[in-house]
Amino acid sequence: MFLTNEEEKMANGEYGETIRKSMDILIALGDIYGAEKFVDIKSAQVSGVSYKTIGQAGLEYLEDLASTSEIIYNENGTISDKSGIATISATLNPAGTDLDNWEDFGFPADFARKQVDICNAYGALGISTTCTCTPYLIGNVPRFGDHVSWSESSAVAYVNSVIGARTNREGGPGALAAAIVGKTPLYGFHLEENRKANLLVEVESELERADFGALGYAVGQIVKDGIPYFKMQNKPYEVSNGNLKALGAALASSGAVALYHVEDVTPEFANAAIDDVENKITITKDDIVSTREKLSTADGYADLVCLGCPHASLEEVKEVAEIVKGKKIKNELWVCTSINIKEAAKRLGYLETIEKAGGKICCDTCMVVAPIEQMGYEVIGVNSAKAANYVPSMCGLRVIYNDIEDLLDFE
Ligand SMILES: C[C@@](O)(CCOP(=O)(O)O)CC(=O)O
Ligand code: SF4
Repeated sequence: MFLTNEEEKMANGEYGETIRKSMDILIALGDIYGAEKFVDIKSAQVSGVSYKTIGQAGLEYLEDLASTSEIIYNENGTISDKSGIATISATLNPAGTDLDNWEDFGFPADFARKQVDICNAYGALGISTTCTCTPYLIGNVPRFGDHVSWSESSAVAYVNSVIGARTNREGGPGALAAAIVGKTPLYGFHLEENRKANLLVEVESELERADFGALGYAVGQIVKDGIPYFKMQNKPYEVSNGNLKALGAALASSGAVALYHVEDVTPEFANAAIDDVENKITITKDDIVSTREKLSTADGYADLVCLGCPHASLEEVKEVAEIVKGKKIKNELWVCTSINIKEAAKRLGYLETIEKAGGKICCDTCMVVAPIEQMGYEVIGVNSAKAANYVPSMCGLRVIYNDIEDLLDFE
């Protein structure tokens, strides 16, 4: 890989150990994937936050990395990019607990303390501890064409496909290293020629709500790490950002999709070279119905209904509030989102409505990365195909996949 003089200095340790170690990771990635050089990035999203997924070894790695960073100020008072601290817009994926209210939710205390240590180490490295997988809803919003380094597969799919920024499917350490040095190796989805479709998907029926996740799950299994191009029956204005969030998350969990196009909806569909694509599949109403059924591993009553995978938008929190308004929910209900969306929901009265009905808004974490398997739950109700895919494998619990009102039981 070609390195500029400045990058050589970074790699040789002239700007400290944190930058040197980060450059080591990035140069190794660049060499593996055949990158010729680095590109400057505008934003990073760093996964690998829950104590459940990174454990003690992860915590020690982060504390070690943070111990050698040192804030250096530029003459104008801003933090120097030679500090070993992220100076670009950089946000953190969900943690394993609600950071403020972990006791109220019954998260184990030892786990919660380790979780705080992990978040503090990330904070010391300049990563904003907002702990969400939908950072694009709370201010980490790159622009079309920006180079970024994002981990979290659902956020990668969203930022590439819906926003039109450019990232590979990074892992947590790669995205963290990129955040610290402000650069990433230039290859893969950063290059225009690698963003064209290679599978045409004709969707034969109109979709609503949890159908979008089912579509993503079914197509992800077929397309794997390819780039699907969807022709939908729904009118473009009927496809919401929430629908795209669910579609991309599911595509990225049953497959390894980083980018998809939806005709007349996503910003790069016209450059996807669909006329050159030879592979074509059709998804029928029956395919959607059977995929929805397949995603459930239990039926009947869910003792915990967990919404917000990926983390809920304000519109989705409002939808939940409207469904439960004036009722009493029998199940336990968590709506998972960021602290930012929870605060807005509080101002607008949605939090009070949900709490009066017996539900909770759970910040910073989710049904997959929280240790829910240690908390006495057995059957989890979800409206996310990604969550339905991961809860059985990552938590060992059974799931019911359905629309919100069909998951909830009322008194
Ligand atoms: C399942 C997932 O959404 C969250 C868990 O990952 P992590 O703990 O942030 O590495 C990761 C992903 O899909 O990229
Ligand atoms: S499993 Fe879902 S809610 Fe949890 S971090 Fe991943 S996308 Fe977000």
